[in-house]
Amino acid sequence: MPAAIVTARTLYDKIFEEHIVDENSNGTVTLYIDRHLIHEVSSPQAFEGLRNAGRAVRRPECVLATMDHNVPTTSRASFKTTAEFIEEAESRIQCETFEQNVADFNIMYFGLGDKRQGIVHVIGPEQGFTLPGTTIVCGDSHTSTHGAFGSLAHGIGTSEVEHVLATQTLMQKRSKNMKIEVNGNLLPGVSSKDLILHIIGKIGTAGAIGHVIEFCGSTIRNLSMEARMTVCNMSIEAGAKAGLIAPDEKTLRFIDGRPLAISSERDPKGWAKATQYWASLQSDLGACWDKEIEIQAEDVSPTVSWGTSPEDVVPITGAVPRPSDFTGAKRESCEHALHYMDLVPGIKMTDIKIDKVFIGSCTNSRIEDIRLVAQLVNGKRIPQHVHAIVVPGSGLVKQKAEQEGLDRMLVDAGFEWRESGCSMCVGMNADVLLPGQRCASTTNRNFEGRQGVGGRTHLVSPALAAAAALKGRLADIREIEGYEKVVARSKTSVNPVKISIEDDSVQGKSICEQHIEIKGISAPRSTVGSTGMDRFTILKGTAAPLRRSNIDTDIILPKQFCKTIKRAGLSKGLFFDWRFDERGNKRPGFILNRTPYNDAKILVAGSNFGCGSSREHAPWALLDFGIRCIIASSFGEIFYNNSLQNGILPLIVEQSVVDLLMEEADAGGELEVDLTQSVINNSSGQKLADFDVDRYQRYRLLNGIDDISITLELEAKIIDFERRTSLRTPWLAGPCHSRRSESLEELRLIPEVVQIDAASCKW
Ligand SMILES: CC(C)[C@H](C(=O)O)[C@@H](O)C(=O)O
Ligand code: SF4
Repeated sequence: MPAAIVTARTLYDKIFEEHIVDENSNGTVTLYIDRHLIHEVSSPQAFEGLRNAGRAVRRPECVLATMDHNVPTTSRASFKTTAEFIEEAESRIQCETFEQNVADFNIMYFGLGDKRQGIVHVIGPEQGFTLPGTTIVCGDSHTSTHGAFGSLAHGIGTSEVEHVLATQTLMQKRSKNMKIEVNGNLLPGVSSKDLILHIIGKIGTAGAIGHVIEFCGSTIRNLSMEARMTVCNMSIEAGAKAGLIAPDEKTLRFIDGRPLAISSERDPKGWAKATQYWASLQSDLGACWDKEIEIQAEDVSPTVSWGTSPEDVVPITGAVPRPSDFTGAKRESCEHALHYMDLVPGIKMTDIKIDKVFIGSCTNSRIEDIRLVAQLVNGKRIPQHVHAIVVPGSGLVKQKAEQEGLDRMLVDAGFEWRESGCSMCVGMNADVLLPGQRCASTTNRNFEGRQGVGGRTHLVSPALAAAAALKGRLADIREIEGYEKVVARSKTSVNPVKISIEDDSVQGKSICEQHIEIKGISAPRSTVGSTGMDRFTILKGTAAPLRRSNIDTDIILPKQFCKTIKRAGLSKGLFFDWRFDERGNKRPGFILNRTPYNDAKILVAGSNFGCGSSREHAPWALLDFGIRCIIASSFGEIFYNNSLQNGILPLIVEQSVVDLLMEEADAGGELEVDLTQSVINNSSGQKLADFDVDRYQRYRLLNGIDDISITLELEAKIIDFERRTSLRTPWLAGPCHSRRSESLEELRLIPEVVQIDAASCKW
């Protein structure tokens, strides 16, 4: 008998395959989701959808909720209720709606009065909700952060949030595999943030589209868990579906003892079983990679962004580039970026003066980051004209920093010390840049208007942010005396925010007690579609040419319009900063303000359209404006999926076809996009191009079918999958698993029977 052929697999392949509930003939997979994080911005319309369709949340114990984007970062000492605390009406309504939803649907929630509240991607790992080998999603693009634990974690849109809440699954296609191997030692003063900025500068913001990146090599192994999170966090900025790092000893040490994770002390047998499984989570030797990149750590410098895309980076010792350094669309983007950033080509980066410094965000707001900044500025004073704020990633990070006295060091040096949240990373609360202000920011996105209308962002590491604060201009960390010692000292802690079980007892309740107290609803399951998607067959209309690459969802729909709890009426915010001037008048030069394009139904755009944030508000705004089809050579993946969820057809075609269609669009002609025949015609019916759309998506669009109804037909398969995995990975059964995993195994219970039970869940 011939020996069985065992195919070598990547870590991504393994996790993906372990979670397949069902696969149809064209490769669309119903993927089981182990963990779901939710926040106030991307969930209201999902809960509304559930209510409208009379659906329940399938496994509330696998969902963790917090508020982070809209929350004020001012003192919470007198916090009583969200209603009283949040002054700005739209933010308050979004947050109150969220609290009502998590209460109604019985979801574990860390609110503003709870020190476990924080940025969703900080609290997941902090609580041990993030575990190796799991699938994790969140209506947020930086879900890739959790990949640092060897989990398959990625952002989704609001329709998909609803899908996961209702079915605990997601419709997925397989991604390609990309390996980024980094070897050698990072030079003194060079951090994981510099490394990931360097990588994005090298491969571009579209460099990893369609791929899951696995980061490996000796440099990655030597990074702390926090530094690994920084790397995975920004893999979305390289266009990747997700980024991940195989778990190792460091990963296990970080997880062990966290409140929502299995613990070696509380459940040694379960821990042994879990660690045995986690050890298998490595890419096999000889596994096949679709793309491979090698980086030498020594080649990475302290890095800073100059433009309006995360790929616009140079070493801090470098200069602002000239448009002539680039060709084609990139040259045009460089001109725009220099104009927006008000920078003169050729000037040294370290000659650029700054007004603000922001230390925070899901990229760099963990204890290691804050410790480094505090120690670098300790005993010094920042100049008067610099306004610097530090926003810890969670209440527990804040508490830990205060225990270490870091807050005092920062305040004494002239920094403001705030409460946790997303804050000036996205400016949905009051923390914003004013027009024209320039900021050295430890965040992940330097898009136009990202930190405030007209604000200018330079992405940097915490070390460079501290140096900039001290010098009042962009500065090299190596200019700061004694930096080497400080950098070395800040890395000494392995498990920086060690959370004792007692720390769970916030406001006198354990997680599980708190969970039980919330009243549940048991809405009946139904197969009625919730979104009421319109069919897409043949679309004829004006096509508007948008000759820019990397058009991000922040520019498609700025954050101030993402505070709504509805899907409708968003066209008013579409391309707001490009369509309207400071006084609210239409800018005559912008294409969608000109006849006949103000009536466009089709957009022909540059590559990587819709990159960045997962906000489904962007396609809702396009739809509300009347756009039903976007044609480009590539798309941001989450935007692509979000469009399909809303009956917008995103068409990927060759650049030569885009160029041809741009010419037609320039001439003001109509295009006809015929999905029934998969062709694009000009206004006289002459064929210009063929196109290809995934068979399953084509079927959905032609028939206006809602994914959830289709998935609910797979109920028996989902139950069977849950039964099997509850035996194989019992530690995933829910937040109270460590008390239950043994009995699960012995009693062979299936998950539906394992409801949270107050009696068994007291720590
Ligand atoms: C609001 C949310 C949907 C968004 C995201 O997906 O990234 C935000 O976190 C951001 O960083 O822009
Ligand atoms: S990128 Fe910024 S806004 Fe988005 S989740 Fe992270 S901290 Fe929040």
